[in-house]
Amino acid sequence: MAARMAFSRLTRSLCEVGRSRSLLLQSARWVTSASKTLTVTMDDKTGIAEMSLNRPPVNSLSLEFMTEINIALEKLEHEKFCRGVIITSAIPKIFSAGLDILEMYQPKPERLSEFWKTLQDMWLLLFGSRLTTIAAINGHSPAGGALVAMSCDYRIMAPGFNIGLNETQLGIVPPFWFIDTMMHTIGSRQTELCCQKGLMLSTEEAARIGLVDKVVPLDQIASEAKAEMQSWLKIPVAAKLITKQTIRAPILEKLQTRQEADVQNFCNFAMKDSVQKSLGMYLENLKKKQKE
Ligand SMILES: CCCCCCCC/C=C\C/C=C/C(=O)SCCNC(=O)CCNC(=O)[C@H](O)C(C)(C)COP(=O)(O)OP(=O)(O)OC[C@H]1O[C@@H](n2cnc3c(N)ncnc32)[C@H](O)[C@@H]1OP(=O)(O)O
Repeated sequence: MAARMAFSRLTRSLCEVGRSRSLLLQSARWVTSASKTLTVTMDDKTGIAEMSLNRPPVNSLSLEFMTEINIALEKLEHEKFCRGVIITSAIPKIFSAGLDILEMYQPKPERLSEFWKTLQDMWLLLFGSRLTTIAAINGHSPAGGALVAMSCDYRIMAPGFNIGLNETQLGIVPPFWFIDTMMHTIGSRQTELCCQKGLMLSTEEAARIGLVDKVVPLDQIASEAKAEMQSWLKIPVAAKLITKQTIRAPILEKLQTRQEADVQNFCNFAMKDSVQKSLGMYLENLKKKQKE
């Protein structure tokens, strides 16, 4: 059933991509999508795309921002010349501050479920992508930001920043598929330590436990990501993809088979008075911190 739905979505998107590509293709390097908050470029010669997040002040993931990301990811997924995508940030010192907390604080119920569904879709697209995906983490990357990075095939991070699933620090619970993604990356013991305590790790700490694959100076992160991508693209594509799918399919299926229930659980949980209170206090502290 899930596979049938994915196939029909794929054929629909292929038609759309075919149309938009003929309009957008101008030169070897072309912009597949450009808005104020998201720029996606594709190099036809190498098949490498770059997706640059640019939603000031902190690239927090709102409903609209994630919708834009999802459309771009789907386009790249079905663009036959595209072989890999590097995800990075255009905002100095911040990769992504994770979910937009304002979406969860005193929300309208309908928007809240739409928000969560869109987040699920983003993860399913990224974690399940046929493309080689590399996160060039050029800034802090808490919670949802870490999820984006962990969903990629490879992570390169610059020193001086933090990454981790810090949800418990906000009085909220990391969703099971956030935890699954982290377990897939660093194993269950390290995940338990990191998630229970809501640890935000330095780049070096993250590299030590395998949450990050390579540490490179900030000014080399873009070139290093491209070089790393080139090495991934040398591997026979079908062998690499089937291997990725074999490893990731059970993790993806776990959410695919309970998407609706997960939306419902999240909405019930987020609407609890105690959770709203925690989120309110956390937001207040973020603002206070700014004044200090
Ligand atoms: C029964 C089980 C059911 C399961 C239910 C599951 C529920 C689980 C739900 C959700 C999972 C949650 C995932 C998340 O991603 S939550 C978000 C976590 N993110 C954070 O905690 C990051 C918070 N931000 C920071 O730490 C810092 O802002 C920073 C390090 C990213 C950047 O620091 P700095 O450059 O100093 O900027 P400021 O702190 O000054 O921030 C600027 C500005 O931006 C606002 N802001 C920051 N982060 C967020 C955010 N995530 N969402 C919304 N707004 C954010 C901040 O408040 C400032 O605003 P301003 O004062 O108006 O300028």
